Amino acid sequence: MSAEAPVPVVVENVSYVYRTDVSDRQVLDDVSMQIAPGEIVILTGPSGSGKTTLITLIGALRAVQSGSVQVLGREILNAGERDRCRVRQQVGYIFQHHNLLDSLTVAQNVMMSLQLSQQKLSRKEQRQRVIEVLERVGLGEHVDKHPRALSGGQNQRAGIARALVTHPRLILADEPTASLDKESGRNVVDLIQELCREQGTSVALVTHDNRILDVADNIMHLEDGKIQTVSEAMATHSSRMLKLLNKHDPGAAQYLSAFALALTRVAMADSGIDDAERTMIRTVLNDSSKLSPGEVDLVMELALSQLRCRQQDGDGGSAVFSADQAQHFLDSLYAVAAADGEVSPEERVEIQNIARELGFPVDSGRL
Ligand SMILES: Nc1ncnc2c1ncn2[C@@H]1O[C@H](COP(=O)(O)OP(=O)(O)OP(=O)(O)O)[C@@H](O)[C@H]1O
Repeated sequence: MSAEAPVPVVVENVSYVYRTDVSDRQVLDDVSMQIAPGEIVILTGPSGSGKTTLITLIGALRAVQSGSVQVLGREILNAGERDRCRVRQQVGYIFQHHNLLDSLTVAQNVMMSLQLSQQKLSRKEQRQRVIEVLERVGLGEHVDKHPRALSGGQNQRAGIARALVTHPRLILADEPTASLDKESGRNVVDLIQELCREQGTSVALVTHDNRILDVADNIMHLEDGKIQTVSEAMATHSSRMLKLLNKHDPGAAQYLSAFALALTRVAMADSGIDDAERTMIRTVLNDSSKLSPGEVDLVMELALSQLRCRQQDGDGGSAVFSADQAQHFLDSLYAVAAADGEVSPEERVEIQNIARELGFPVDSGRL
């Protein structure tokens, strides 16, 4: 993408009020945000906080009342139906329910999206594109089936193919995993991330699902119609996740939360956390607890957000653990530090810091 390409989404000072006969309800209050080229932004927030309203404004699916919404270089405030239609043709939409037409085959559903986008492609090119994208989402063998013959996860993957077949520069996804089981949900977001990265597509994804937050380049949190700052949002997320874990098993929650935080601190002590370290943290957390992979992701997310809050607040925290736990703790920190090769000097120092903060005996031979 060229350096001059406009920022795909620029929202400035947008407020929105639903007016009914009975009352007016303000759901967005002076919201400003941007989505950079190729960036994946996840919009979170409690039910009714205005997430869907915001992405339907960005998608030109409802009229902007005040402020400014520029999508793919086009201002939508006061835009006529024709201009809003042009924006819609360039955006890919993925909904909670796949909304495929059951009277058409999967391939015909995807083809219809391509034809509606009015791109200048021959019939042969259109067919190639449709087959290519369906193979890409793993539905190469199901192109002639009707949606009712496929599982929920397969239909959602067909929905992704339908959104991406036009090679849009922007994808708007509203709760794409809400009606899927854990594994299908994970597959669906991984696929959205992979394909959008390949095509350089920007994404705004609304979700309640904390397990998929890791795909985001940026998380924006809406609370009462306002976008919270990153630290406010992190604090909100952390306390919600902590409450959830605490309810589950308070003792384990305290240990896991300190453990995941320490692992993450060590991994981030040098040049930042990389894939090998991330995988090692997952393995260590999996091996040391009865948590499912989804819960491990939740704990990792919690640790990352705790770490960000800590870096801002300088809060150390304290906990008391048994000698066995301390030993396991330290062994695991070394395992994560060594995951990307040598244990670096910065990682060694961070392990020392953590051991000191938690009152662990440190084997000086290892340092
Ligand atoms: N057409 C409408 N008329 C009146 N009120 C509406 C309308 N659509 C949404 N609302 C109200 O506006 C508020 C924000 O709705 P919105 O769907 O944007 O929130 P949300 O954050 O996406 O919620 P959820 O997570 O439950 O989908 C809600 O209280 C909703 O009831």
